[in-house]
Order: sequence, then C-alpha cells, then structure tokens
Amino acid sequence: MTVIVPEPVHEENHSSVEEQQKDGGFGVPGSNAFGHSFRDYEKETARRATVEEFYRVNHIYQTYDFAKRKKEEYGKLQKGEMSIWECVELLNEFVDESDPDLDEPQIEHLLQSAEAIRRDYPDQDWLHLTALIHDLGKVLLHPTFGGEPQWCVVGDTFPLGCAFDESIVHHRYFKENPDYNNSLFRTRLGVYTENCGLDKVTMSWGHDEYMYLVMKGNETKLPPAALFIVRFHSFYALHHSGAYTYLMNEDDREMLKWLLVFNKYDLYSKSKVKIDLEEVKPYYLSLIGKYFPEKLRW
Ligand SMILES: O[C@H]1[C@H](O)[C@@H](O)[C@H](O)[C@@H](O)[C@H]1O
Ligand SMILES: [Fe+2]
Ligand SMILES: [Fe+2]
Repeated sequence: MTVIVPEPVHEENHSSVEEQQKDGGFGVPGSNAFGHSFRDYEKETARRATVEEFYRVNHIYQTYDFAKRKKEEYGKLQKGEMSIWECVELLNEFVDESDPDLDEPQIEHLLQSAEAIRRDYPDQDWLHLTALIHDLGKVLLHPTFGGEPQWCVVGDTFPLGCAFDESIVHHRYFKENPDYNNSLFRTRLGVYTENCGLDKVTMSWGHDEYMYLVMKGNETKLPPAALFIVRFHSFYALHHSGAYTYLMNEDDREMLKWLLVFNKYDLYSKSKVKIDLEEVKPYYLSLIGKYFPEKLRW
C-alpha cells in the first residue's frame, strides 16, 4: 500500500519567522510555554522533578506481564458508556505529570492540537478528529475509570518483552524493572521476530493503547492511519529517535508517515493560548457524528 501524505497548506498568519524554525509546512516554535526547548528532560525547570519522578516509577512498574494484564482487562470495554464529547469534558480536570512542556488541563491540549492541524490540513477532517481524541485514553485517571495512577496512563511508551533502548527518556530507571534482568527480554528481539509488525508488540500500558482499543472495539469509521496515530503517538523512541524500526512491517512504515505529520502538531501546539470551546464545539460534534457511534463502550 502506498500512502500519499498531502503537503500542509501554507498560510502567512503564523508567528514571525524569527520565532520559528520552519519544519515542513508547520512553524515549529523555538521554545515551549516556559521559554525552554521542547522535551528537555534535564533542564532545571519548575516541572523537572515531577516529570523525573514520574518516569522513575513508570520505568520500574511497567513490565511485560503487567501490560498484558491491563490490555486484557481494559480490552473488555466494560468500564462504562459515554460519548466522545462527554469524555473530552472529563479531561478538564487532569494535568499530565509526565509532560515537561505543558501544565494546562488536558482539554486545552486536545483543542490546541486539533485546531493547529485543522489550519494546515483543512481538507483532512479525519486528522482534526484524530487530534481531538488522541489523548482521550487519559480518562483512565478518572475515578469512575478506576482512578489509575499517572505512571500507567501517561508518558512516552516503549515495547516490553525486548531490550529497553537507551534513547528512552530517563532510561537509567529501568535497572530496577524486574524485566531488566530477564535473559530473554534483555535481548534486541526478545519475544519478537524481525519485522513482525507493531501490532504484535506489547507496548507499555497507557492512554495510547487504551484509546486504540476503544476506537477499534466501537468500530470507528476513522481510517487505519488514525488508529495507528493514536496507538503509537507516545512511542518517541521509534518516531523521534528511530529505535526499534526492526519491529516494523511494510504497513507500519507507510502509517509512520502520518504519525510524523501528526507529531508536530501534538508536540509544538502546546502553549498557553486558550481556544474558545463553545465556538469550535459544533464543528467537532459534526465530525464525531460522522466517525463514531453516539455512545461508546469504554
Ligand atoms: O508527556 C507526554 C504526554 O503524556 C503525552 O500525552 C504523550 O503522548 C507523550 O508521549 C508524553 O511525552
Ligand atoms: Fe499522548
Ligand atoms: Fe498529546
């Protein structure tokens, strides 16, 4: 299958050229809302300690067996029923502890990324909706969904059952993970085979895999690229650092093109700019109606 990714529409109304390094069509800002580079996990900032503590715990407890169990449990989609928009509203209360670039409630991030990608790809309505819903899996933090701790909901994800790549943020904390000393799991391929396809890989458990299961289980009409984006958007070791490419198959390589487009809007749209929820709501409700059933099983 060959995927043709359309070029973004260029508009002159982005911020000034000095403030941006042009990257594709998207104006990538030089710094985040705190005036630092994006995804700098070492820099001494107000968020650094929280984020590092998050990854310390995350890296200790995310094991192959744990992730498989969670997938099995949540894959049943027996936690409740609600519409996509109801879920968007639930995310109003959560701030993501793993994120060095944002301390706003998650609903802001959903709207910012969706509106940014909508501006550059006006004809790809599926991408607008994908951005709006990509982090909805963070609803696992909500008490009605079991109130899961942050370490098994947010943050970058990584494959389990094979070696932890050095490019994973705060890699050193894996030393305390029981899988770290497992003689099979610590090899390059571990339980996998060369080019087996990402669908076969057990990723660390979190909002990506959960939302993918919700989309699939509720028979979304969104295209396969949307499911791939949601499922692997936190897999920075792959899409940012180029690790684990030997687990990908031909289909994954095609889908990755869309994930790379999406990632710019996910990461660089994070800012203090508020979007008027009531103004954009009718547009997104119409997309939800087009691609999802009224109520979904979660
Ligand atoms: O801290 C962030 C956040 O949790 C995002 O939702 C996730 O997709 C990123 O991978 C992670 O770096
Ligand atoms: Fe995310
Ligand atoms: Fe996101």
